[in-house]
Amino acid sequence: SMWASATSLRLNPVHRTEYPEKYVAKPEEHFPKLDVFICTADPYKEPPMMVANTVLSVMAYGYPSDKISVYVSDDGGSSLTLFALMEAAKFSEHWLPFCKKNNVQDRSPEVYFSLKSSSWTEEAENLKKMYEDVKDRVEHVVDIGKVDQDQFRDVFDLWDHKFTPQDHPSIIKVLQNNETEITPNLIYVSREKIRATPHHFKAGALNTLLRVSSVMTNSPIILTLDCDMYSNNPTTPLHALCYLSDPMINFGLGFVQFPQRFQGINRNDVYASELIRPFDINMVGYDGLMGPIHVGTGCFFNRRIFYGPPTNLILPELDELAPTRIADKPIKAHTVLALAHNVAGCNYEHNTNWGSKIGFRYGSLVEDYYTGFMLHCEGWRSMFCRPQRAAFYGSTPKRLTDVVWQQMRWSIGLLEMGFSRYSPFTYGLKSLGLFTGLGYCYYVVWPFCSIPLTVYGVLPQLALIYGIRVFPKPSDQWFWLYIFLSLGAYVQDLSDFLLEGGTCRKWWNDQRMWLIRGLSSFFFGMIEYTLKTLNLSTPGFNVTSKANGDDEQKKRYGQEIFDFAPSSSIFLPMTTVAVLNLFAFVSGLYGLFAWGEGLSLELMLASFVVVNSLPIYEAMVLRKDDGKLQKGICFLAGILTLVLILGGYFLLK
Ligand SMILES: O=c1ccn([C@@H]2O[C@H](COP(=O)(O)OP(=O)(O)O[C@H]3O[C@H](CO)[C@@H](O)[C@H](O)[C@H]3O)[C@@H](O)[C@H]2O)c(=O)[nH]1
Ligand SMILES: [Mn+2]
Repeated sequence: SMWASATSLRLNPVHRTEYPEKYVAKPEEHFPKLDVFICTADPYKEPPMMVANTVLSVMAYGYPSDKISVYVSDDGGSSLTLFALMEAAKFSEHWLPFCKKNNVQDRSPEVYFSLKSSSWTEEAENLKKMYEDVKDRVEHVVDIGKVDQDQFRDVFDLWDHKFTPQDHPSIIKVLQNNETEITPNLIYVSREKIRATPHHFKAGALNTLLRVSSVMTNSPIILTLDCDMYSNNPTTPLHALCYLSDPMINFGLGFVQFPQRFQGINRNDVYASELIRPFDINMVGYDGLMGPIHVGTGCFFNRRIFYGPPTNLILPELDELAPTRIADKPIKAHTVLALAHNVAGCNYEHNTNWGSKIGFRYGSLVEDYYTGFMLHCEGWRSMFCRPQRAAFYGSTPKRLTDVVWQQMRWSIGLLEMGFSRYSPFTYGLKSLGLFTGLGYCYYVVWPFCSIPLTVYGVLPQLALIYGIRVFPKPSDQWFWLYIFLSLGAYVQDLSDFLLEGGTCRKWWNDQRMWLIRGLSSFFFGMIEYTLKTLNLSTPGFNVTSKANGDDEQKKRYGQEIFDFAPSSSIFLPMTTVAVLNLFAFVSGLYGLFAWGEGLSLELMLASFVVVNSLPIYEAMVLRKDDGKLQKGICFLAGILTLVLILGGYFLLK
């Protein structure tokens, strides 16, 4: 079924080009208003200065400033993040005119000022100084963990001793607004939280922003971004609008998705973080069906998409939230702010359609994939857009632990989706037809890979140790079929990879990460999901850290040394499999030379795993740095291997 669904993605690849120059020729008053949603959730995993840079990079879009409103949702309810945004608002008054006057392309100040330029103009030099001061102030506040209340008494009064990220009233602050001068609006939103009330993580945050922005600006176009995804291309909105406002294609067109690209990946991408398969290769395939899947960030939506199928508008419970209403009151007006606070309340959604028929959908930890799927099922289409200069750059996890945790969350989310009432296998195939339906099954099948991977990582090896054959012998004709199928699959995978501009080393790392994921993320994802269905656990949205680690850690990443810190039992299965395979490999070699047993598929498989596991052995015995595998894990893996070998004895002998 993996093959069937992968194949439907190969049927009709589509490559597009758009002509933003033509769009610019239109008079500015015809440009639609744009609301940008940026989500953040934790000031320590998502440094406020990073959020500020993302905010500044979109405020500085090459688009009429008075038409842009940037809403930042802070699920961390952090005064540090608010402080950083206040600083960003002040700095934007200098930064935006500078970018537009000099046609700067890198509109994230951090990126721009880290360019090594020998010829800064005096103006740039001053601005750089100003930026560094902003950065110092923000980082100082983050270091000491609080904002000096005396300096801004009225703003930070709310953060008293009762305030925690899980328990606090809704906070909405207009930090910059375009009624006095021509600047984008900047609004800080932290929805109300009460520990006992479910808040649905990012999907809940986005629905809050949908309502708050409805009350304030209600722009017809919405851009959603994760806080680490800064703009790298000031013309991006125009590229998206080429589709969203083209009357020839825009009926039923719900969103325009840009690929996720990442900054600062090491040379051979050891953790396979580029993810070009999901974010690029497959997208081109989906584009030939109903359109690309939604990947959570870098996506321009038609606001109407959140309110029912293209032909059947579902009105929300309040008239003020209707997607077609013109919001013409000043955003700082008392009535507007009061209503905005109200719709950001944590009980507001009670007995409404939010999360089920309206807005982002609840029920899966991959709310992006799930919501995109439900919207496609309603009959909306989407488009994939890849301008020559990448539209956005984000950050990827820099430690194996973070990579593996992130994908474990994804696999739990995919399982939640696969077993829900709206599973792509049943509901999806019915409402989307065969090919798109299968396309959506593709990812849902991912977590199940852990089953064959575990079996193939253990059984043939045990058989090898006890001299039993599970695969056909070389003299058998089936032997060559096995070889042909596995080599064939690998060659096809490699060629896909190389065609998208990958290298052989990257591909090798990528296939190794498949094995690692299968034995960690997918493995524990299945377990967590099972526990969840049995009501024994409630997996949450564990935010991936985007903070730069210490120097040692950065060095390891640069040198492509696997980083297993902080050690956790998530590494146990793969370490066990590595040890067992080494065992089997040695005993197989012994059999080969001492007994002349001949080459077998079992031995070839074990050697393949051993070659893939070299970094694990190294981390177990040779390394001394903090990123090595902890003794406890190695010890447990040893014990488990023994148990498996003993178990194998009873099973196979
Ligand atoms: O309760 C929460 C949890 C997370 N977030 C935000 O969600 C975003 C994504 O979180 P991250 O930890 O970066 O997750 P990733 O796994 O890196 O993100 C991918 O996968 C997610 C779904 O699992 C999608 O939401 C993302 O868009 C997609 O990039 C971040 O901006 C967070 O601040 C919230 O706003 N509230
Ligand atoms: Mn992320």
